[in-house]
Formats: sequence, C-alpha cells, structure tokens
Amino acid sequence: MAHILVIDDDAFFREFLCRLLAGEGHEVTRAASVAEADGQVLAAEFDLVFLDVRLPDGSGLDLLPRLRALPNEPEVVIITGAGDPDGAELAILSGAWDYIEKSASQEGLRLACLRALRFREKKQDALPVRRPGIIGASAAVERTLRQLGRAARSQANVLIVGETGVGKELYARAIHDNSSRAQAELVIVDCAGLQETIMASELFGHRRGAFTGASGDKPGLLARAHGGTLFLDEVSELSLDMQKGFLRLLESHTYRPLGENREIPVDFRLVCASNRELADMVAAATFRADLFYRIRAVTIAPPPLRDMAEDIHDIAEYHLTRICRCAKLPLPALSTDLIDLFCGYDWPGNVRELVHVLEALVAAAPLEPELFPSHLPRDVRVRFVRSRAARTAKPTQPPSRPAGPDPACLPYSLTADVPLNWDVYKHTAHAQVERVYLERLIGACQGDIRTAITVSGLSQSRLYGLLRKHGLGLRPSGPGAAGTQ
Ligand SMILES: Nc1ncnc2c1ncn2[C@@H]1O[C@H](COP(=O)(O)OP(=O)(O)OP(=O)(O)O)[C@@H](O)[C@H]1O
Repeated sequence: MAHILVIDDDAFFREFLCRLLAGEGHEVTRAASVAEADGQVLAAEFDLVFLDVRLPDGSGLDLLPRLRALPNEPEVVIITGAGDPDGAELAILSGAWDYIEKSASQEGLRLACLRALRFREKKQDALPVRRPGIIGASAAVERTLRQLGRAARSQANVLIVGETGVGKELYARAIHDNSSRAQAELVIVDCAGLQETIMASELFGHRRGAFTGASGDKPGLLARAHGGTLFLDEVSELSLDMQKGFLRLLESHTYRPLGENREIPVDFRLVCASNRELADMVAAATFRADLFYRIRAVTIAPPPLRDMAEDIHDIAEYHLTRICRCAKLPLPALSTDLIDLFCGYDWPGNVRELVHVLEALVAAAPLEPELFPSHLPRDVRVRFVRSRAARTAKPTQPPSRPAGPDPACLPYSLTADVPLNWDVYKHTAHAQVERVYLERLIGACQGDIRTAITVSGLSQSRLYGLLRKHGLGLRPSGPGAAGTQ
C-alpha cells in the first residue's frame, strides 16, 4: 500500500482517480490547488504524487522543486489535458517520472500508478539499509531486509510476525533507525506485561492533582513517542478493552492524560510484533478485526533460524564475541563439529536459543581455545542429538497412520466435547498444548524461572504472560520444587 497525493482542480477527474487508487488499496489524499498541496506535503509523506499542471492559483510545475526537495522524494506523474502534445516533453523536462492524459482508460491510469510504484520500489531497494545487530547474508535475511528498508522509508504501520526469538524486536529497532523518525524516540511497550489498571496512566501520563499522590505532571509513553515510533511487543496479549483503547488512539491520533480536559495530538508510527497467529485470533474473536487491519499495513516475517543454516556460523561468532567481550574472556574458535551440530538442529527458540547455548558453552569452558560439542552441557547435547535423529528419521519412516495428532494422546475433551467449528477446535487444542507444555516445563525446571527461560527459549515476558493466562505460577526454587496453580 502506498500513500498517494492527487493534485487537480478538476473535481470530476480528481475524484475518479482517487476512487480508482483507493480501490487498489492505497491511501489517497486530495488537493485542488497549489496552496492546498503545499499544506498536504507538510502534514504527511507521500510515495507518489499525481500533479495537474494548470491549477487555479499557479502552475503545478512550480510545485515540482518543492516536491523533489521533500525528505522521501516522492515520484511525480504529471496529469495533462486530453490530446496535449507537450505532455511527454513536459514530464521529461520537469524531471517527473511519467505523464498521463486525463482521457486515459481506467487500465491505463492503473498501470501508470503501478509502473511508478515499481520504479520507486526498485530505487529504494538499492538504497543501503542500516542493520545494527542483524547478522546474515542468506536470501531469506536479504529479502526481509529489503522489505524492512521499504517499510522504514514509508509511514505505514508495520506488523512483524514470527516465532519466538527470530529477532522481531531487533527488526523493529531497525525500522525506527532507518526511518525519518530516527532522531526521535523508539518507545517499547511490552503488551504481555501491561496491566490493564495502570495502562491509561502509563500510556497517557497524568496532570498534577489528577489523583491522590499525583504531585506533578507526569508525561506518559505516548508523549515520549511523539515524532518517533511506538513499538507494541506481543500485541496479541492486549485485552479486548485495551485493543479498543488503541484503536481509538490510532483513529484520532489524540489522547487525554489523566486530569487533563483537552485532547493532545500525537504523531507516531506504530510497529507491532506478535508470535501468535493474529488472523486466527480474529476468527476466534479474541483480537479485533478492525485493529488487525490497521496495524498490518505492511507485514514483515523474519525467517526462523532453521531456514538460515548458512548464517548460523556468522551469527554464532557475532554473539560469541559479544559474550566473551562482556565477560572479559579470550575469544575461542568454534569447531567444525560444533557448527555441523548447530546446522542440524531445529532451533525452536531461534537466535535467542542459540545465544543461550553459547552462554552455556562459555560458562562450561571459559578458557578453551576451541569449542567442541563435548563442551556443551549434557542436556543441551542430548537435545541436539535427538533433534538430528528426528530430522534424519523423518524421510525414511513411513507414516504408520494418517497425518495429524494421535487421538489417544489428546485430552478427552478434544476427541469428544469440543464443537466441530474449526477455529474453536484449533484454539482449544492450542490452549491445551500450551497448558501441558507449561506444566512439563515447570516440573522439568523445578520452579526455577531462569532455567525455564533458557530451556523454553521464550522471553521472560512471554513466559510470564503464558503462566498468567493459564493461572500457573512458579514456586521459589528448591529441591523438588515444581510449579503449581
Ligand atoms: N539476525 C540476527 N542476527 C543476530 N542476532 C539476532 C538475529 N535475530 C535475532 N537475534 C538475537 O536473538 C535474540 C532475540 O531477539 P528478539 O528479542 O528481537 O526476538 P523476538 O522475535 O522479539 O522474540 P520474542 O518473540 O520471544 O519476544 C536477541 O539477542 C537478538 O539480538
């Protein structure tokens, strides 16, 4: 989706073109004069401008240098009158990308737009993308970075999806760093840890005297995000009430601090991340469809680590260097055997799991000049070997029964009680798998939250979010301590 400005005083043609472009999924803004267009380009950024040459308060050509001087340099397509023989010359001489005649067919107009946006996409893909901390040169990483560069240069809301530990937060930071908002703040909101009762004061801030103990004005997170980027991590964890509040904020771009009696305008770009399937949540009515469509103007999916085998060595070396530098230890080499083992593993916890494994390796063999599989903690090595065995066994073992879970392994309710609506069934199954998993994890880690994070590869906030969802807790560590309700 692109943001397009149509500048034409001919109301009939302007509305026709705007409707056509909006129908293609673009966000369209209109202007009928030079003055109006000047105001619009100050208020928002555009990817493409359709510009009529003859406007009531001047020539559209006078606008061109100002359009080209804009920070994101929109493409310009000149609109000429039907049969105007100078159209092409005018476009070339003025430095516009193309021209269209008002008499062009609907298809001709659509193609002119498509060509200009494709050209822009290619031009932008060639621009360098700053990628702090994002390692990898595989096709999957390069593709994701190209998407990131395009998204960063637009003003569109971005949804980053992917398994836990694939680097969603890292990519969100890169979007901010590569955007025109990089000088302002990136404000991160962990939705899994956001308590409904204090959400309003955290986000909106308060005025002096708003409640007992409010001895001064306190700006909220939104005030900090003004001009910058607001990153909602684990957006799937927002309650329905909180979703409603965010939707209102996104629609009005205003908010009211507690104790304030007027609305304050706020300008931020929204980036959200989720490792849950939001479309499924929309189908199950646990995530608002209108919010879903608003937050995912652009979707980016960083690849899981198992799809980036050629990058594993570089990523491991990058994090090993970082870990050893922090611990003031000499940097060991990674043996070929170890890298082979890494490449044959599934990495369900992705790069975060790799980082934890490297930390464990360094702790187990801090002064070794070269690290081998034998330096791995025993439980980690067993995990690797099992994963490799399962991978090699897969193609040779014929399925002994039709694909799908063994009904005997499912809780009774899934085989008989749950209504046969697919979404309801799938969500019940998902919740039950989560529950069984958490109970096993808590038992295996004997109630130790640190171990649970390492073993599961989940972030602390995600793990706490899941425990809270299922009413589970972690008992203080101790011999034989296991999690209970
Ligand atoms: N391509 C990469 N290169 C180097 N490090 C990476 C890469 N991708 C992820 N990481 C590292 O992996 C760890 C996890 O990254 P991050 O927290 O961004 O993941 P996430 O997808 O947001 O996880 P979660 O969904 O659990 O919150 C971080 O230490 C990050 O630096």
